[in-house]
Amino acid sequence: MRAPRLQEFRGSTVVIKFGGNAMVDDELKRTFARDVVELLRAGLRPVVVHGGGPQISALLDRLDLEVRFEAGLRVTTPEVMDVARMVLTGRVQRELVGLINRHGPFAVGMSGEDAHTMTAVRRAAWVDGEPVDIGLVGDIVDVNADTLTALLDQGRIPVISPIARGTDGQVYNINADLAASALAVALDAEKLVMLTDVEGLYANWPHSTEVIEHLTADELEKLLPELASGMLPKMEACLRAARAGVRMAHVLDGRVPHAVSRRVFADVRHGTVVVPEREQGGS
Ligand SMILES: Nc1ncnc2c1ncn2[C@@H]1O[C@H](COP(=O)(O)OP(=O)(O)O)[C@@H](O)[C@H]1O
Ligand SMILES: CC(=O)N[C@@H](CCC(=O)OP(=O)(O)O)C(=O)O
Repeated sequence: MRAPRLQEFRGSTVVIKFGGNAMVDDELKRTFARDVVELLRAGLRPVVVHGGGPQISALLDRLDLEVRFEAGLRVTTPEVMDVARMVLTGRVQRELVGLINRHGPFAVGMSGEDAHTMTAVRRAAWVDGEPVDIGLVGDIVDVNADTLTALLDQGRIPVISPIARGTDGQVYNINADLAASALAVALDAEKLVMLTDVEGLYANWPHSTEVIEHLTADELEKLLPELASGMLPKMEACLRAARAGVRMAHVLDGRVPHAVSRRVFADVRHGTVVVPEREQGGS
């Protein structure tokens, strides 16, 4: 499966965001772990950023704490922050590290807080033109990539939870798509790959499931105000990456086994790809 594009991507950094909704069953998680190790063995430098939104919501429900999103971002009170940090770094990250490390001593789990890898400021949000308080939600303003680069140089696979330390000393909850995008930019990644639970960005969702296969940053920017919650941070993340020079940002269906290796190695076209400009498209 991997032969056609192997040479082209050897040495390239690929940031893969594994969404909580794509972690639907144990077999898919195991396949994902195998795929990431295959990328490493093929000479790429994979970095995993994981989500865990549904897993956080499930624990909040059990604890009788409110689950609320505004503009695709979780309203994060201090209690919710504790739960999110616990689920992301204590459960989801540990599980992925364990699955990858069945194949060898590759994965190193980190939170964005570690070694000041990601620094955030409080994120403002607006709904229908009105400001809304979404609490301890951050936006990444600085990435210290040194620790990640050192791990990549050692042949490790960083597995990063979307939590960051704020410039004000608070701990912030970061949407995992936006965290992945910031890391892809800072690491000068060749690709940003988002694995989710739909085939890509649908045009005119929920009325149709026709996938938009290809978008330039300009085209996406025009589309952004029309998008609904789940896709909003994801496509904002793709836009930021493309604007900062990441050559391809993909949204792929993580429910399909080997989604990443099919796209990267076998050049099977699926999902949505966002490119900086038209002439750079096509793969
Ligand atoms: N235009 C669209 N195309 C595809 N999915 C959309 C669109 N608008 C909203 N969605 C919703 O976004 C969801 C994916 O986002 P999200 O639930 O945050 O996933 P993840 O956990 O992978 O980040 C889809 O399951 C779908 O319900
Ligand atoms: C601020 C914000 O919304 N943070 C997200 C972080 C996890 C995440 O993004 O997970 P998915 O990729 O699985 O949705 C949350 O609390 O759900």
